[in-house]
Amino acid sequence: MNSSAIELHRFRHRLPPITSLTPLMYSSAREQYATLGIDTETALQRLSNIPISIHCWQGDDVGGFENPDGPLGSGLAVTGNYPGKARTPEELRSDLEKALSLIPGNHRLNLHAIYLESPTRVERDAIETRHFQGWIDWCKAQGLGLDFNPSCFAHPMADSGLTLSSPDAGIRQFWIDHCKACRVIANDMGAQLGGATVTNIWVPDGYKDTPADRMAPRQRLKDALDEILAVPTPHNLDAVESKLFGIGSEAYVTGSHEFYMGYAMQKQILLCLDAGHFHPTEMISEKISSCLLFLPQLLLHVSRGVRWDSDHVVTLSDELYAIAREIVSHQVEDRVHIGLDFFDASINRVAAWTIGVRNTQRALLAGLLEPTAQLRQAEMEGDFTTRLALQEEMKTFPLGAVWDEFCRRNDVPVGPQWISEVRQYENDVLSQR
Ligand SMILES: C[C@H](O)[C@H](O)[C@@H](O)C(=O)CO
Ligand SMILES: [Mn+2]
Repeated sequence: MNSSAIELHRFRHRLPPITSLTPLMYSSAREQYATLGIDTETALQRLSNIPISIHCWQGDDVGGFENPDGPLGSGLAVTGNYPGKARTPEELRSDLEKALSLIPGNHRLNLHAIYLESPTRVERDAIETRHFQGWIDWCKAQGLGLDFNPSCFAHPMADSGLTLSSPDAGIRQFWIDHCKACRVIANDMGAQLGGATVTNIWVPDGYKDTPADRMAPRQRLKDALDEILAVPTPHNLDAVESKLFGIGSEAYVTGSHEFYMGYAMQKQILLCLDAGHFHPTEMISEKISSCLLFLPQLLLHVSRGVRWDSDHVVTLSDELYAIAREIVSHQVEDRVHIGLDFFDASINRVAAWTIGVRNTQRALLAGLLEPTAQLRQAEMEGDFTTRLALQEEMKTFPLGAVWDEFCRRNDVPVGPQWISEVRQYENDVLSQR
């Protein structure tokens, strides 16, 4: 049904609009959760304090503003050619503002270094805070936090497939200097916006075919990271992201999970777990609790691999629910930074952000509405029947009514109403590009 057909249907059946039903549905849901001792008000309060770091690169297919039409490379691939891609910082910010108007809560922006603003070309090892001042000011105006990433790809110095672990000292130093510059910028971002900026280092380094020496590149990567991280940055938190394989690095990735897990533990920095960077049946939800016993904090790249690290838009999957419940049931939302990492150019890009963030929040809410105490008690008593029965019963509790109320209270569209707003924006803005 299109929107006029829905209105006609409502008129004929004398139904009030969805938003006026929302408080009613919520109060019934609140009672139902209360029968299990779950306070929906507490859950909504906690949800409003969990920011999602929204990745800028969904808005322009990881193009950036340094060389937007250049090849991406380094195993990154975006498929689709949906019209209306952002071509300038102004367009990207306008698209983000639209998405933010459809997403409840207070969030963060996750920016890559290739999104710098400069009238002339600036080499990656020479970037400065002033090249990102437009983004910092915009984040301040929007009430957003800001996270940052060195961009060690889409550049001739990355064409060999090796950056920080390259045997070529010149290439290595170029990327070391880029990462050092990024930490200085991130520290300024954190200082200007308050709180800390998370800076995530991901490098594509690896080999298509069987290496003759698996140790030497890892030793070079370790030495390079040591040099990058040598200077303290009080307003910046460092993270390192592993990967199992990439296109062109099928046989060997220098920055493997074991490498970065060991490195992050030794340095007590953040480990970034990307949901698409493991074997297809290996889940990052399973890793969070172990990692947190040995690491101060974690960064997540919430993504969705379909058969491989395909970076599909995040859906409300079992794994998304599981990731979210690991965070909120252990009450570690202050130690786990939630970032998104997907890029789909086959659908409206503003909708892609909106779907991914709203789903991540919905999964968090499901975790917040879990009867954790009862489940744990059943487990401690060896009553696995109650544990399973309760877990399954919760699946049909009225999560949607609580979510709708969260949207209503945050003045963003309730239910699928946001889709027509995206369509309107597509007609008015995106289709004019
Ligand atoms: C652009 C991102 O930083 C990149 O996707 C990285 O995080 C990654 O996941 C590479 O596969
Ligand atoms: Mn990632």
